[in-house]
Amino acid sequence: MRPTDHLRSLAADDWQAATRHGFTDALADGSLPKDRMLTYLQQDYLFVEGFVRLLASAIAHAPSLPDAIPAAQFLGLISGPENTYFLRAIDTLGGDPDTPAPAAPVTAEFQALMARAAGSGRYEQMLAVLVVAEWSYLDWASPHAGKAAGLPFWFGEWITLHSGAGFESVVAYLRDQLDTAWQDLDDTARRAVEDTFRQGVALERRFFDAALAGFGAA
Ligand SMILES: Cc1ncc(CO)c(N)n1
Repeated sequence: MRPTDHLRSLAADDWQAATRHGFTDALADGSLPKDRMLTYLQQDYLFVEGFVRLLASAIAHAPSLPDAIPAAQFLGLISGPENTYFLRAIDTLGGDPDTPAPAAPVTAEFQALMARAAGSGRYEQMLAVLVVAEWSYLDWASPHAGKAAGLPFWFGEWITLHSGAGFESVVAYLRDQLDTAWQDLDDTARRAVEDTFRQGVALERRFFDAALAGFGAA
């Protein structure tokens, strides 16, 4: 079994809950209330700030230039089309993209997990969080890809950004990096990757739980 399949199997319950979630189902059928989408995107924009720093750290720790290039290209996508999606969608849904929301508890926990991984100096720790984040998003979004064109852009583009051949190749690359790094890890480092991976999947689930509930907002 590939190491990344092993890792996902350790978190199977949370994985299933995070990738077949009422929040993403409602988003994909267009029934998610706009204020819920706005609050989600405001929290997720805080997530993305930490994610960009984490991805930059992984680029810095990749073993070679060929190992780094796909991540660097993905960083360009997040800093470009994904960033402008956030700005347009938050603005259209009635928020102010220039005023960051206060982080909800689950968002703060995610930021802390990403900051720990980014600061660990351990490539496999960075990859563990990156693989969870991108693979779980590919998994929830792919079954909905055919509906994206018929949805308002704040729903449809969010699905399109996380499905299709380009995004599949990002996930394939990240998984391959982690599968390869795993081979050289001792048991202690492998257990640490398992731990981080599990924490990441649990946070993905809780992030969607909180988003569906409006992050505790009235
Ligand atoms: C919480 C969360 N996880 C993963 C992704 C995908 O990058 C995202 N945008 N937000």
